[in-house]
Amino acid sequence: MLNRPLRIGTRGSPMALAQTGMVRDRIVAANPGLETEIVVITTVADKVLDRPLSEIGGKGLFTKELEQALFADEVDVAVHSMKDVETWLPDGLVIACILERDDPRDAFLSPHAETLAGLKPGSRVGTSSLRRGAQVLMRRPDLRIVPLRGNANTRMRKLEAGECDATLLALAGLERLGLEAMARSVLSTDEMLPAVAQGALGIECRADDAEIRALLAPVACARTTTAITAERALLAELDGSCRTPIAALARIEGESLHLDGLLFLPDGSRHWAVRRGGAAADAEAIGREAGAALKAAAGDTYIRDLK
Ligand SMILES: NCc1[nH]cc(CCC(=O)O)c1CC(=O)O
Repeated sequence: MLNRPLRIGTRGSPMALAQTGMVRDRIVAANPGLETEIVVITTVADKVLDRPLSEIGGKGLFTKELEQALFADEVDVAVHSMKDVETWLPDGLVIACILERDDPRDAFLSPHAETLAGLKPGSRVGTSSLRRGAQVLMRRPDLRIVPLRGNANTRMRKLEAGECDATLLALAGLERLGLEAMARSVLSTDEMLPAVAQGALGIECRADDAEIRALLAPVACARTTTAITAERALLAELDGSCRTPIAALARIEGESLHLDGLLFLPDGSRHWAVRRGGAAADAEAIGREAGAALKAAAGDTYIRDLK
C-alpha cells in the first residue's frame, strides 16, 4: 500500500471532475484505506473552447498537459475518457487500466423534436464532430451542420439559447453529469455509430511505476479492454486523428468479438463500412485488419486529403 495519498490528475470540466470522482471511488473500493488527492490540470482544450477540435489540433489537446504532469511526477495517474486519448502514447506512459464501459451511444437533444427524423427540413444540428456531422447528413442531407464547441454544459446552454435546433452528446457523459433527462432520445448504433472508445474511461500512469499499476489492476474490465483494443487498432491502422471522421464499435459476446467500422467524407456524401468477427483473443489483429480494409476501400488519397 502507498504510504502517501495517490495523486489523481484530471481536467477541470464538470464532466471530467464527475468521472474522476467515480474512478477514485472505484480505486479506493479496491484498495481500502488508500488516501487520494484530486489534482486539477487545465488543458488547452479547456482554454480554447470556441474553435472546432479538428482545427486546433485534435484530441492530444485533452491529454498533453496531464501527460506532462505524469512525466514531471506531479501526479501518479491521469483519468481520461478513452475517446480523447491519442492513438499513440508517448514513450514511458501506459493506459494501465480501462474501466467497465458505460453506454457508448449518442443522445439526441432538441427543444423541437424527439428524434433526428422529427426535425423540420433545414434545421441546424450543432456539432463540431466530423463523425456526428457526417452521419447526420447521411440520414438527413436536408439538415444543416453548424459548429458547436465547448464542454457538454456549454453546448446545452448554446442549444437553449437557440444557436442550433438540436445537438448530439455522448449519453455516458450526460449520465456522469446526472443530466441524462436532457436527452430526448438515444440514437441507435445503426443510426449513429459511436466514436472509438466512447463511453470508456482509462487510467494512464508511468509505465515503470509498478506500485501504482498494482493499485489500478483490480479496477480494470477485461471485456472493455478487449473491445477498446480492437477499436483503437482500427483507428491506428487508419492513422486516425480528430480530423478523420471514423466511427467504430466492438461488442464482446462470450469468447467472440464483433467489430463495426465506418469511415466517411465529412459532408456525408460517401461512406465505407466494415464488419468483422472473430475470437476476442484476436482483438488487436481484427481491428488492424478492419482498419486496413477500410483504408483499401476508401483509397490512400482519401486519408491523405483529410490531413
Ligand atoms: N470530445 C469530448 C468528450 N470526450 C468524451 C466525451 C463523452 C464521455 C465518453 O465518451 O466517455 C465527450 C463529450 C461528448 O462527446 O459528448
